Amino acid sequence: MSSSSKPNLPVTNAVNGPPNADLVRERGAASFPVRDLTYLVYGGQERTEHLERIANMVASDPVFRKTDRFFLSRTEQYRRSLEKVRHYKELIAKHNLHSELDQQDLRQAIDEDLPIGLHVGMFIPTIVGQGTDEQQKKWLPLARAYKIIGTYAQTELGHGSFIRGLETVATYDKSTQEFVLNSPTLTATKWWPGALGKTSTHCVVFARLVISDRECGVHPFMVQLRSLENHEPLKGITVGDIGPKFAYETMDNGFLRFDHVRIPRDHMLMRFAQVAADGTYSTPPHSKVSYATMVFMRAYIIGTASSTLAKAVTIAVRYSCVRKQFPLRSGEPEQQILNYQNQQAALFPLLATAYAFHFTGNYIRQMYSDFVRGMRAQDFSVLPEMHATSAGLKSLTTWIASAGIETCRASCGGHGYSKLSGLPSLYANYIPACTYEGDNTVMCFQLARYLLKLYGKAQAKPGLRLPGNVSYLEKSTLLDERCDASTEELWLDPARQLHAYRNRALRLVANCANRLVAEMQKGKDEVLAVEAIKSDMVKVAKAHSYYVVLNNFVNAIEQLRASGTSTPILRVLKTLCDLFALHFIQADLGDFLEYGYLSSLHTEPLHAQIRRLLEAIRPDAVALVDAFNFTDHALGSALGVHNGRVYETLFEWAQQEPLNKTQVAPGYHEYIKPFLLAKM
Ligand SMILES: CCCCCCCC/C=C\CCCCCCCCCCC/C=C/C(=O)SCCNC(=O)CCNC(=O)[C@H](O)C(C)(C)COP(=O)(O)OP(=O)(O)OC[C@H]1O[C@@H](n2cnc3c(N)ncnc32)[C@H](O)[C@@H]1OP(=O)(O)O
Ligand SMILES: Cc1cc2nc3c(=O)[nH]c(=O)nc-3n(C[C@H](O)[C@H](O)[C@H](O)COP(=O)(O)OP(=O)(O)OC[C@H]3O[C@@H](n4cnc5c(N)ncnc54)[C@H](O)[C@@H]3O)c2cc1C
Repeated sequence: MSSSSKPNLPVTNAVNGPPNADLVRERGAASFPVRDLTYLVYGGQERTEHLERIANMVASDPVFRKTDRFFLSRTEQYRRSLEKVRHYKELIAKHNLHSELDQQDLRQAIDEDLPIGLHVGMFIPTIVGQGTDEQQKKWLPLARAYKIIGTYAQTELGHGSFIRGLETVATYDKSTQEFVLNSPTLTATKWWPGALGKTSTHCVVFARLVISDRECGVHPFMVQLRSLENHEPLKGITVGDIGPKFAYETMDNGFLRFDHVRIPRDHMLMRFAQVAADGTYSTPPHSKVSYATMVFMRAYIIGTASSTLAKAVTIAVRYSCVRKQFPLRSGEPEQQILNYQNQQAALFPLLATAYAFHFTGNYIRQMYSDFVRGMRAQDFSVLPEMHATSAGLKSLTTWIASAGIETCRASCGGHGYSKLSGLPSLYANYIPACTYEGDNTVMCFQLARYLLKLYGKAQAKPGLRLPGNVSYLEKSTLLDERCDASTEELWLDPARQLHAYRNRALRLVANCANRLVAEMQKGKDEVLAVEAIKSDMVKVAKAHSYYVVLNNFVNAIEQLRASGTSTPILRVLKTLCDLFALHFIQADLGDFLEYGYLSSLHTEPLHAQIRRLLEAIRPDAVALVDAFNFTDHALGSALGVHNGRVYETLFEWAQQEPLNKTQVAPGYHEYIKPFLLAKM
C-alpha cells in the first residue's frame, strides 16, 4: 500500500463491543425504576414508546448522520441540513406523521438547527396569531405543505431590543391600496433572521406603518422575497447570508433590504389592527399584541433549556463514571472521577436543575395555553403576567443552561475540549438563546418592572390580592422574618426552602423600590431613577424566577405524590429538588447573608446538607441521566455513548479527520521538508 494514500491505523469495530463494566454495575444498582422515571418525564409509557420509535428511526437513518459534521465546510453543512429537511418531509409522508405533534417529535429527534425552524416556530405561529381568518386560509395551507417557506424578520442592523426603533417603513398608498416597503437607511437592513439569507421564499416583516404621514407603530406584513419558480430574489429585494457566526452553521441567518417594494393591502396581518381601503387605521386591543409570537417562542425556549442541559449532564456523568484518575492510596485501583466530591458538586446540581427546568417547562406550557384561550376570547388580561414571567424564566433558564454546558465540558478534562465530545457544539449552538428572542438582561428589566409595579400597588393598597406566583409581594411582614433552618434536617423542609427564596425576592424588590424612590428624591425623574437601579433589577428578576422554578418543582412533587407515584421515584425527585433549592442558596449566599436572613448558624448545616445530598445522588447518577433516554444520535458525543465505550469511540471517530486521509501531512513538501532536509 502506498504510504501516502492510506492511514496506517488499525481499523476498529470496537465501538460496538461489550458495555463498560462500571456503567453496567451502576445501572444495576439504581434505587428506583429508571423506566418509570422516563415515563414520568415524557408523559407516560405510550408517549415514551412513540418518541423512541421516532428517535430510533432517525438514529438509524444515514441521512440524519451527525458524526462527520465537524469535517464539513459551512456550505456543506448548510446543504446537508437542506438534505435533512427534504428527507424530513419524505418521512412525514411515508410514515403518515401529519400531526403537529408528530412533526415536532420528528424535528426533535433530528436534533439540528434546520433552516425550517423559523418557518415552523415563528412564521406559521405569526400567521396563526396575527392573521385574519381569510389570511390564515390563504397562507397556512401553503406554509404547512412547504409550498412557501417563511421566516420572522424583525431585527435590523441598527436595532433588535428596541422594537419601536425599527426603521423599515410600510407606507400605505391609498391610490393603489398597497403598502410600499422601504429600507431608508443602512441600519434599517433586516439582519439576523434565521433562514432569511438563502432558504425563505416569504417572511413576516415588522415595519413601521405610516398612513398619510401619520406614524401608527410597528406592524407585521407578509412579503414574498423570492420567486417560487427559480428562487431568485424579487424586484426591489436585496437578500443574503450575514456570514460566519460563533456556530449555528446550518442556519442561513440573513440580511434583507427593500427598495420601494409594493405589497397588497391585505398583506398586512390584520387580526388585531386594521387598515381600511381608505386608509382608516383601527388600533389593536392591546398595544403589544403584535409581540405575541415572541412570547410564544420564549415559552418554547424555556422548555428546551431542560433537554439541552440534560444532554450535557448525560455526557458528563457517563464519562465521569468511565473515566478513572488516581488511586486513593498506592496499590489500590484508580477512582472513577465521579467519586470525587468536586466532580459531584459540579455536575449534580446541574442534573437537579435539568429536572427542575422540566417542571418549569410544563408550568409555562400550561400558562401559555390558558393565555391563548383567553386571547381567543378577546381577553388580554393575562398578557402582562405571561410576558413578564416568560421573559424572566427565559433569561434564568438559558443563562443557567449555557453556563451548565460549559461546566460539563470543563468537567470532562481534555476530552471535553474535543469536538467529538459533543459539548463544544452543544454550547456554541445553545448560547445565542441568551440573546435571541430578547437579550436576557433586557428581558430581566421587563420582569423587574412588572414586579416593582405590583409591589407598589400592594404597598399603596393593603389587602390587594395579587396572582399566585407574585402573591408574596403583598406580605411585607415577610421581610422581618428570618431563617430558622438551624439543622441539616430542617433544610430539607420545602416550606423553609421556599420561604428563603420568597424572602430574598421580596427583599430585593423592596430594596429596588426604595432605591427608586431615593433616586427620585435626589431630583431624578422616574426614567433616570430607573437607569440608576438597572443592575439591581436584573438581580430582582433572577431572584423571582428562581422562586418560580423552585415553587413549581415542589408543587410538581406534591402532585405526583397525590397521584400515587411510587416511593422510590418520589424519593429521588425530592433529593434532586432539595439539591436544587440548597445549591442555589449556596451559590448566592451573599444575598441571604447581607440582610441577616441567614447567619453562620444556618450556613454550616446548609453546606453539610448539600454534601449529604451529593452522596445520596451518587449511586443513582447514571440512572438519573439514563432516564432522560437520549439516543447516542441525540447526544452526538463520543464521551456520552450509552455503552460507555468512550475510548474506542473517540479513537474511531478521530479516524474521520481529513488530515488522517494521508500518512504524510498536506504541506509537508512545501513547508516541513525544506527545513528538515536543509544542510546544517
Ligand atoms: C408555549 C410552549 C409551547 C410549546 C409548543 C412547542 C411547539 C414548538 C413548535 C415549533 C418550534 C420550532 C422550533 C424552532 C426552533 C427555532 C430555534 C430558535 C431560533 C431563534 C429565533 C430567534 C428569533 C428572534 O430573535 S426574533 C426577534 C426577537 N426580538 C426580541 O425579542 C426583541 C426584544 N424586545 C422586546 O421584546 C421589546 O421591545 C421590549 C419588551 C424590550 C420593550 O418593548 P417596547 O415596545 O419598547 O415597550 P416598552 O415601552 O418598554 O413597554 C411598554 C409596555 O409594554 C409591555 N410589553 C413589552 N413587551 C410586551 C409583550 N411582549 N407582551 C406584553 N407586554 C409587553 C412592557 O412591559 C410595558 O408594560 P408597562 O405596564 O407599561 O410597564
Ligand atoms: C442566532 C441568532 C438568531 C436570531 N434570529 C432572529 C430571527 O429569526 N429574527 C429576528 O428578527 N431576529 C433574530 N435575532 C436577533 C435577536 O433577536 C437580537 O439580536 C436580540 O433581540 C438582541 O437584540 P440586539 O442585538 O439589538 O442587542 P442590543 O440590544 O444591542 O444589546 C447589546 C447590549 O446592550 C444591552 N442593552 C440593550 N438595551 C438596553 C437597555 N435599555 N438598558 C440596558 N442595557 C441595554 C444588552 O443587555 C446587551 O448587553 C437572532 C439573533 C441571533 C444571535
